[in-house]
Amino acid sequence: MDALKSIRTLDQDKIDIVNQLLLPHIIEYVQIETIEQAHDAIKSMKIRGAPAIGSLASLSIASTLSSAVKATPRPDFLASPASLEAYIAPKLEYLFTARPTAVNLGAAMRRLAKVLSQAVTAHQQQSEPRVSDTDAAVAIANDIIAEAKLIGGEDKAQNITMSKLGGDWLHKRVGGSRKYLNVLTVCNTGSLATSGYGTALGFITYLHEQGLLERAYYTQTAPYHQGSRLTSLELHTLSIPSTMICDTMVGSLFQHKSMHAVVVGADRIARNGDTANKIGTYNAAVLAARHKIAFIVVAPTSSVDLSIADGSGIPIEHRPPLEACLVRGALHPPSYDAAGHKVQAQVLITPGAVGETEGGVYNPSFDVTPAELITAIVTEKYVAVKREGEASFELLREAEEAE
Ligand SMILES: CSC[C@H]1O[C@H](OP(=O)(O)O)[C@H](O)[C@@H]1O
Repeated sequence: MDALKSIRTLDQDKIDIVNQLLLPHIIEYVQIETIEQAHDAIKSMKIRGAPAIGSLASLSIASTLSSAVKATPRPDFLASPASLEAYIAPKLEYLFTARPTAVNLGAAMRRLAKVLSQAVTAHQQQSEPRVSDTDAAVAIANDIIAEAKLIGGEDKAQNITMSKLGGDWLHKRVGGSRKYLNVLTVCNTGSLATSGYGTALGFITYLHEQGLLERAYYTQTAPYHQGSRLTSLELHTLSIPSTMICDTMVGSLFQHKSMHAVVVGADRIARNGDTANKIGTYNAAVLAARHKIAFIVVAPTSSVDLSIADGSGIPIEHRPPLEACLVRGALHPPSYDAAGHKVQAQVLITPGAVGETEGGVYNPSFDVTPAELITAIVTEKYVAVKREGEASFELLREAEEAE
């Protein structure tokens, strides 16, 4: 059985997403018809996962422009390159505001903005005879559509490449032969978080495909429960032996099980290797160091933000206090316990409370793991390890050497 796709491209360039707030009990696809619906889907976490949200934002731009180009009559914003820029540029900035931590969303929007501005400038500098303004606007719209579709589907191949690169590196490091590697992952980094195969979960899938994996452990990852709701679904779909642990059980697992690695994804990696990932990742990194277990980050090079020197520059999203107080599943069709009692939302906050702590709840969605706690950073282009005596990475040097 194939893993669930986070985004589906339908005919006529329409797109829909599986509503991840309802998984695993309800598999419901929601059509995304406007850029505003894409923004809402990302902000409300109907879709989540650093690469997936960048893909949806890009594909929603492609879908909107594709409909406009095919429309008769065409909308006014296609009258000229300037009117196209005035219409699309604010939409790119608007999508970027949906969630701040993952670099992929911002990088995708900046990439499309660059295509737009370069094409508009080229038209303005064109010598006579110039293409008509309308024809130029349509040509630029088609360029943006092509780039957006490229962004929307490029990471599956990268995920497969990096999973092999990382899996082979770990196998060589640990040695051994058959079905012996026990690894822990945090959150969800599979097909539901990407355009396919996954990053850290792709790494685990590769180990399983090679007959090297004994068992994959994963944390529940409260409060959204990416682990118990999404990773569980994906690992069972892929028939990978797996065990869920609550977030508080990482230390006990390391005390009582022979673990070979912690393998996690990333939302944003700074130049020195400091890595922002789902809340709870830093806890696992500290415990992995205590137990001398390899801690491996798996992410595409598009997750490395070379403009940020270290983790202090990574914006950390704080989610609404209420989300930290709900028993996931009570938000949607109320869930019931074994005795048939309706599971109530455990609301511990003053209604309407806002801010990081005013509501009596501290609910950061991510934390930053310092480079010193990270053994390796695996991308589709390289496996970075720290040099002897260095406490951090030099990812700019890794990127230059990989070119
Ligand atoms: C390959 S997904 C990367 C990253 O995104 C997840 O965050 P969220 O579920 O809030 O979007 C998690 O941090 C994953 O590791």
